[in-house]
Amino acid sequence: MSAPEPLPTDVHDLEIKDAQLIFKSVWDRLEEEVGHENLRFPKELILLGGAPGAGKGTHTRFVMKARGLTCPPIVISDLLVTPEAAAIKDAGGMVGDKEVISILLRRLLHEEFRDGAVLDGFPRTGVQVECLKLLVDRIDQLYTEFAETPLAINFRRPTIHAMVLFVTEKTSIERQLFRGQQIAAHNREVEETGIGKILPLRTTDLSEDAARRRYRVFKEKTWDALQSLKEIYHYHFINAEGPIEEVEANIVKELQYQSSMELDPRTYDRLQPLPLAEEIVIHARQLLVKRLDSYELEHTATFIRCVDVIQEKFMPIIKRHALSGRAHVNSEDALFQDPLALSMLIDIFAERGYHAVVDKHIQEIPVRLDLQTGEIHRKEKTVFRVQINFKGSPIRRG
Ligand SMILES: Nc1ncnc2c1ncn2[C@@H]1O[C@H](COP(=O)(O)OP(=O)(O)O)[C@@H](O)[C@H]1O
Repeated sequence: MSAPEPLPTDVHDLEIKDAQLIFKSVWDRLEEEVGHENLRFPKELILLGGAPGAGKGTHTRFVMKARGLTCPPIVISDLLVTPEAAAIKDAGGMVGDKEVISILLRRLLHEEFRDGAVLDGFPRTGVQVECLKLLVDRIDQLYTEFAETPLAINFRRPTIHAMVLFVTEKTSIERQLFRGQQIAAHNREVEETGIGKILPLRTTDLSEDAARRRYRVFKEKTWDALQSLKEIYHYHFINAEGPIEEVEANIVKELQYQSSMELDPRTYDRLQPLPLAEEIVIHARQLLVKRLDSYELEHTATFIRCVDVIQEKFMPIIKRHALSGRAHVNSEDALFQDPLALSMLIDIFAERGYHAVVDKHIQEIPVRLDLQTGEIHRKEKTVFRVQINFKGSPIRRG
C-alpha cells in the first residue's frame, strides 16, 4: 500500500499552491487578452538578485553587455507604481506576488525582449520562484507545440540564469544610505540650477532603521528563494563586497565559467588557451604604453624617424580626410623595412587615437628587356600601404 499524499502543511507546499492559483489566473487572463499565438516570451532570462544596495542596478548594464543584450533592463520595483505599491515600498515591505507576476508577464511580452531580458529584483519570494518555474514550463510547452510550424522562431526554448550579488548586512545598509545621499544631493542641485532631472528617491534610503528593515525583509523572504534557484537554473553567486571593478571582474569570471558549463568539456579545453577579448582589452592600453616608452628609451633614433615621417608624409594626407575618417597612404620609405619601425607606426597611431593597418606590397617593375632572349628583367619595389581609420567629423554636407 502506498503512503497517502501528505497534506500541504509546510510553507513550501503552501507556496506551491499559492503560486499555482496566482499563475493560472494571470496566465489565463493574459492569454485571453493577447491570444495564444502571441504568448511570446524571451529566449533568455537573466535574474539579478541580491540584498538592497548589493549593486544590482549598478551592474545591470555590465551584465547585459557581457550577454550581448541591448534592450532596457526590467527593474521590477520601477514597475510597481500604483499608490498602494508605493506605500508598501516606502515602508520597506514587499508588494503582493499577484501584482508582481501580472505586471511582469505582460512586460515580458514586449517585442524588444524577444532575445532576452534582465530582471532586476525578481524573484523575491518563494511564491515568485514557483511562478517562474510555471512560466518556464509553459514556455517549454509552447516551444514543443510550435516546433514544426512557421511560427517556431517565436517560441524558442528558454535559458535561465540566476545571478546573485552577495553583500553583508553592513554593506547593504551602507550602500542604501550612500545611494540616498547621492540622489538627495543630485536632486538638490537640479532644484537649484534647474538643470537635469529629479531622480526618484527611496524613503528607505534615507534612514538607517528603514534600510536595516529592508535588508531584514530580504534576508527573511528573499534569500532562501534565491538559493532555491540553484537547483534548477544556471546559478552564479557573485561576491559583491568589493569595489565596482572587482565585482565586474567576478562577474566576468563567472560568465566565463558558465561558458565552460554550456560547452562540452573537451571543446572548452580546446578553446581555453585563447584569451577572452575582455582580457586583452583590459591589458592592451598598459602594454601599448610600455612599448611606446621602450621605443623612446631603447630605439630612440628609429622612433624619432618614425615620428618625423608620420608628421611630414602622413599627417597632411590624413588631415585632408578628416571628414571621412579614413585615409590611405603609400610609403616606399626604407625605414619600414625594419619590422620594429612598422610596429612603431601602428603603436604611435593607436596612441593618438587612430587605427592603422599596414599591408606590405611587393611590386615587380620591368627595368630592361633583353632583345636577344626576349627576357624581361625586373626590379622589386616594396610599397607599404597604410590605411588609417579614425573618428571622422559627424558634419556632412547635403
Ligand atoms: N561594488 C560597489 N562598491 C561601492 N559602491 C557600490 C558598489 N556597488 C554599488 N555601489 C553603490 O551602492 C549603491 C546601491 O547600489 P544599487 O546598484 O542601486 O543597488 P541595488 O540595485 O542592488 O539595490 C549605489 O549608490 C551604488 O553606486
